[in-house]
Amino acid sequence: MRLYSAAPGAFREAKTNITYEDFTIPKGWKIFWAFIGTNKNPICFDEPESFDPSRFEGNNVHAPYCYIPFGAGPRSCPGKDYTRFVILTFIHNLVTKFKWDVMILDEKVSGALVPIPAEGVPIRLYKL
Ligand code: HEM
Repeated sequence: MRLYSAAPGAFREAKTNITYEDFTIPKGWKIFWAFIGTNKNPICFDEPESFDPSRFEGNNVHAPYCYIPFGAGPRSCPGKDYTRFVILTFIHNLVTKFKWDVMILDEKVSGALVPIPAEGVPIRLYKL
């Protein structure tokens, strides 16, 4: 979800004129808030390109709004808790009940706005 966000970002509307560095976003303009801007920013995450689940463990907290795959604020994703539960249950069963091999180790990720594995991530499952 950090390296390859399922959603690329979210839209917002500027409530006031916003000046950032040499740019001004006029009040009323639509803004696309790209999650990758913080997900892969070394200010937010050390070695941002590396897959390291332990960065989310224990007291390792990231700054607010650095990791927001489900958006943030009052219009954030209402399916967030359900999705986390489904993914956790799926991963738990996958790693505790099966041995599995990824069949294409260098599979490409295609897609434009949403990352899509080019071959659908085929895996070989062996029931434990
Ligand atoms: C991996 C799964 C999912 C991801 C990454 C995801 C991501 C997002 C994101 C980024 C937004 C925009 C939030 C914002 O503007 O701040 C959103 C909105 C929304 N999501 Fe999800 N979502 C997921 C699954 C689901 C599921 C399972 C449901 C429903 C059962 C759902 C229902 C919605 C709805 C209704 C909105 C619009 C909320 C609003 O505009 O007030 N999403 N989602």
